[in-house]
Amino acid sequence: MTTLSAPAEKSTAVLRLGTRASALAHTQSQGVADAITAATGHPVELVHITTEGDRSQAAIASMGTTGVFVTALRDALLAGEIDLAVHSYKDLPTAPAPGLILAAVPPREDPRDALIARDGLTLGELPAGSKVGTGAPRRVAQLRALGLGLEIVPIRGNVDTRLGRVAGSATGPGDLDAVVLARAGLSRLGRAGEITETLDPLQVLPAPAQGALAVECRTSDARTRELLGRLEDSRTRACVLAERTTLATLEAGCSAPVAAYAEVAEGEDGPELFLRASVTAIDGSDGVRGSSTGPLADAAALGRALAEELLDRGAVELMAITS
Ligand SMILES: NCc1[nH]cc(CCC(=O)O)c1CC(=O)O
Repeated sequence: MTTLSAPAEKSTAVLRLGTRASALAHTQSQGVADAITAATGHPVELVHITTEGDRSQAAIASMGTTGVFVTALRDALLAGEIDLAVHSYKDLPTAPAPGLILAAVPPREDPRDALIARDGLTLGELPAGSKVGTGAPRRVAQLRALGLGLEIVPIRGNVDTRLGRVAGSATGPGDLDAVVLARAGLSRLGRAGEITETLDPLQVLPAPAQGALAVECRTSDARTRELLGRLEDSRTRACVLAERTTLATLEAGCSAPVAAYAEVAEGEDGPELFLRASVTAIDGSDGVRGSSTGPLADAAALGRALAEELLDRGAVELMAITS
């Protein structure tokens, strides 16, 4: 653990925000730190938490890409070493963490996926046989299901590394025709200008909670909870609750080919949630997709009902297809 900036003075008013050192985690954390200071006047100190996953690829392979990072931040919270942590919401397990609470869900970024292709190409313009890099089973399945004859290449690594794999990029070997990444991560890193097409949710539906952040603190820390509450965006919270309840009801994790995306639309009696979800076989041979609409206050029930509909239509069998 390294302290990046010393607190201005020994004051209880300084909030300690634990973050991973990766560029995306650091940028997201700094954005939340700035928002807290703007909304409350409290200074925020970033504390780097180094995890087994930052040191060794073997740890990532054995524990999953994100679980290892989330666990280290949560341990530091429970140990009182930090006061809050910022997570990419979509990387959180659906099970709640005892002793911790999601004190704020700030306004969401654009949740859609994005294509970064050579020569400015869009998905439809990529010739059959083009190599498209992505690691997420949800993206693999949906890209195959489009029937464009693309060759999906599994890739990993941080956003910079992935962008470097595209032919014609300034860095890296450039062995792929394109990669697919979350638009939100690219925007936060100032790389949205490299996007050649933002993928329409009708073609590729985003991951549950993509583009949203989760700000977590100890349940017992009433003062921090109150301060963080000022970052809350209730519409984002409702959308994400609907999406994540779909995922949890399907008993699927972040590595399942499950997509869910809720939007707020103006209905006749005020704002309404419009929720869409899909489960796609990893080989792209089949899938189920559905949608439903309801009041924001019923977000969880809406997610549960849509998942149950997809289960009735064969979601379990689709998720069991492994190659
Ligand atoms: N699993 C990695 C991850 N976690 C959050 C983001 C992007 C930012 C977000 O969705 O909030 C990414 C990269 C990606 O999927 O392209």
